[in-house]
Amino acid sequence: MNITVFGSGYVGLVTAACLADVGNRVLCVDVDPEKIATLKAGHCPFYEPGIDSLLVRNAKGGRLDFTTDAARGVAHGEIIFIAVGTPPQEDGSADLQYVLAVARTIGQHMADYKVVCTKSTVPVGTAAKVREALAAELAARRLALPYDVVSNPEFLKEGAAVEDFMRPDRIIVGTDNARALDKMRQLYAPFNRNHDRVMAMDVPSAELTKYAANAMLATRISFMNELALLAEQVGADIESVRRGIGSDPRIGFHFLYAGAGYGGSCFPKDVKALIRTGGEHGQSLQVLHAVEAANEHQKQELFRRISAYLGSVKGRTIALWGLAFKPNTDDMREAPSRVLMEAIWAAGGKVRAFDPVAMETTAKIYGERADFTLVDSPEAACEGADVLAIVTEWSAFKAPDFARIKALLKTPAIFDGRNLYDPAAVQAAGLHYQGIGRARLG
Ligand SMILES: NC(=O)c1ccc[n+]([C@@H]2O[C@H](COP(=O)([O-])OP(=O)(O)OC[C@H]3O[C@@H](n4cnc5c(N)ncnc54)[C@H](O)[C@@H]3O)[C@@H](O)[C@H]2O)c1
Ligand SMILES: O=c1ccn([C@@H]2O[C@H](COP(=O)(O)OP(=O)(O)O[C@H]3O[C@H](CO)[C@@H](O)[C@H](O)[C@H]3O)[C@@H](O)[C@H]2O)c(=O)[nH]1
Repeated sequence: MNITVFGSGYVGLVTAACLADVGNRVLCVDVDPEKIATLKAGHCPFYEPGIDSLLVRNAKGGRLDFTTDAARGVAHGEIIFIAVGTPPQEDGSADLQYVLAVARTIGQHMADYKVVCTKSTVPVGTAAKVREALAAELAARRLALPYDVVSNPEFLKEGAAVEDFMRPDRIIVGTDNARALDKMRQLYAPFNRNHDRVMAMDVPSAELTKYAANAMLATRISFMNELALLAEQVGADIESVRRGIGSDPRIGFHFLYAGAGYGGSCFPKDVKALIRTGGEHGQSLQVLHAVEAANEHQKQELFRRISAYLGSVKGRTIALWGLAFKPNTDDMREAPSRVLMEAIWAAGGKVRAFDPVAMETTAKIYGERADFTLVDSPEAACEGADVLAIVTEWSAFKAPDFARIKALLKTPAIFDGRNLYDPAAVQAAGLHYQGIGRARLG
């Protein structure tokens, strides 16, 4: 099939590359000429495991191309995906300007039947707005062309995006139109071999399913983070509690890790947007208000602990391992590391940080500053620092040389925002250790 994908970010590019890899001819359209030039030169503008080889293979095979020419994009695809950003506005609602701009572009250029698919995460009612925007453009051209608007939210996780797309748990297709559903089933057939993963439903249910999934996962994390703080007070260990409850199949082990708070481009924004949707319909989502508040509190937790331990961070240097909001990505959107670093700087402290892939993205955000040094190894971050904080659970941090860390730090202490180590082992190596929700020793 001929497919067009508007938006060449994490979702658009992964969607495009995976659809091309099973034989479709996919054209990616983006408004960012630099991004398109990078892609045309065979490079991915961000770090995502497995994407580079897909891009190169499918571009060479003539199944994947990139353009800023929207008219060409509209002409190309029988199915057109909208995979542009939906960032939060001041009031927490999702900003639909990019989605609706693409809808208008499609209306301005289409000349035959199209299935228009919202892949961006959009609030209930957006497919109807896309339909209206498109209809208005067609009316202005005095054309009555057929089209269907389908909701097809994406559930991939950064760092595992290609794998998630290739082997989806489910493929949600929101439509009330049999012809559009049939096209979507054809498109997803190659990802659907062992059992039917396509779940057809009405459009509002599809749109709400996406927010419900993210809000449920964020709720589990905030619940575990609050429980971790309680565990410390009562002398329990959150890791034991996690194993104890996760073994109940009604609860399960996924997304039960206490830590430095959830970040990324999705959970914080989507929880906010769902709260906002609730407000618009007179339905207060009290659980989600609490989930958000608990997360804000949790993101400050490492700073509170470090300040309490040192007395003050003024004039101190904190070594930081991990910058990205999670491992295997260079994405810094809403990363807990940012909250920690900004709090340290505001209090007059300095940061020496290392991350295996996110240092370039971080440098672009913060630029040159006297109180910030990016270094090229975990050990170098500790050189001359007072204490070490860990914010991202990169594999490279999982088995460090504690004796070496002790020798490098002025006040040997580890504040572990991801519970990577056995507290007893770190303390036996002569370092002060604080995880999140770990039993206090001695
Ligand atoms: N990142 C994720 O893990 C993830 C997962 C599932 C769903 N989502 C949702 O998918 C959507 C996209 O997220 P993302 O992380 O890929 O965003 P992103 O910011 O990485 O990429 C968005 C791209 O859209 C482009 N764009 C903006 N306006 C355009 C237009 N008119 N025409 C063509 N391109 C345009 C931008 O230049 C940018 O390259 C969001 O709604 C997000 O919530 C994201
Ligand atoms: O037990 C856990 C699991 C995750 N996190 C944190 O939660 C955040 C989000 O992690 P993750 O969900 O793995 O990453 P995303 O790439 O943001 O993916 C989420 O958001 C996407 C965008 O909507 C969805 O498509 C995915 O299904 C959903 O998992 C990160 O800061 C993690 O550190 C925890 O603190 N504890």
